[in-house]
Amino acid sequence: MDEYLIYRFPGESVQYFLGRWEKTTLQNVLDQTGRFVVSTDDGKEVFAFVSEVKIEREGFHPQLKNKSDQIAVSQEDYSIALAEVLKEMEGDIQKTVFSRIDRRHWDATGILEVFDALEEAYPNTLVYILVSGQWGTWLGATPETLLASSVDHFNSMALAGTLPANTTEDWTEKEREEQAYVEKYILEAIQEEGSLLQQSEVEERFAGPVKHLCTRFQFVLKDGRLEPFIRRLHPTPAVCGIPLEEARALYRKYEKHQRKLYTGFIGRVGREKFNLFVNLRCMECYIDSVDLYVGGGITKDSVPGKEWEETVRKANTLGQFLSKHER
Ligand SMILES: C=C(O[C@H]1C=CC=C(C(=O)O)[C@@H]1O)C(=O)O
Repeated sequence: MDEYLIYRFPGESVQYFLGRWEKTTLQNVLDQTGRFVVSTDDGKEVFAFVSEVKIEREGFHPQLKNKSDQIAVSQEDYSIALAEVLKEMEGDIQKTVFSRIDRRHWDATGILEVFDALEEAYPNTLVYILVSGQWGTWLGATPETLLASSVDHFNSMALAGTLPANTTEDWTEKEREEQAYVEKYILEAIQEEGSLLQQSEVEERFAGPVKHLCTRFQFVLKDGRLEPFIRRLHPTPAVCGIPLEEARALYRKYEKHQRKLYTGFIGRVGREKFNLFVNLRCMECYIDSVDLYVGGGITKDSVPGKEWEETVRKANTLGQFLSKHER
């Protein structure tokens, strides 16, 4: 089966490739020049796009899988599971990230049109389509930078907390707290593996129908040692929680689906250009349906009904562009 990669980094133009997805290690791709990689949620499985050949848009003929093998929960089941999560958080877990699948029906022949619409609507995101014989077809537009290189330093961001983009409501303690966990975690990683050059104030960052709180970091790494730093950084509490292992065990116990590539890292790594994102606002595509992966930070102050609404809004980041192709 033909495998493909299509992407558009912020400020760049769209690239279309035919090639092959190969299982590899992070260290292996870091030693090469400019490879596009994607990982599973825990970062343990890493796939690089190899033998790539540039193609014209007209040469893109993806073969999609028939049907999803994942469970898309109802609001009722989501709320029951989240109530259990909250009960288990009465111990040591300060934050976890609970996600679900939102399934929509579509006609997959519109896949490139959806990509075009996302590309136009979200200039500051990494927009992509990945097609693999092994793990299927994914489409996403993610706003969260994990690690990017500039001329003489690196950048990262602590992105968390969500409100509707058009609200007049103020940020509450709950959103500020969940973002502060991420900020602290990234800052500690930077201080352990390098030194901080600059840290922004907490700012608002818009991402389609929602907005987030965001702190930006500039830093250098000791001896430029990237592999241990990425391993230390990912997954951040923006997608996993804190403490990490306990928070992950908790979401795995109650989520009814496998996260697969959702919340893994995705982007370009290598000795020259380096631009790695966290794989959010993404969906897995089938012939006549898509699975949108959406989650949110859970703290002791979370209210199941509000968390559900947040996932609905996040799903609409991509979902609003599917309506033309809906069946
Ligand atoms: C886990 C997701 O978002 C993360 C990034 C920004 C805000 C988030 C939040 O408010 O919970 C999440 O931490 C997702 O979009 O599925």
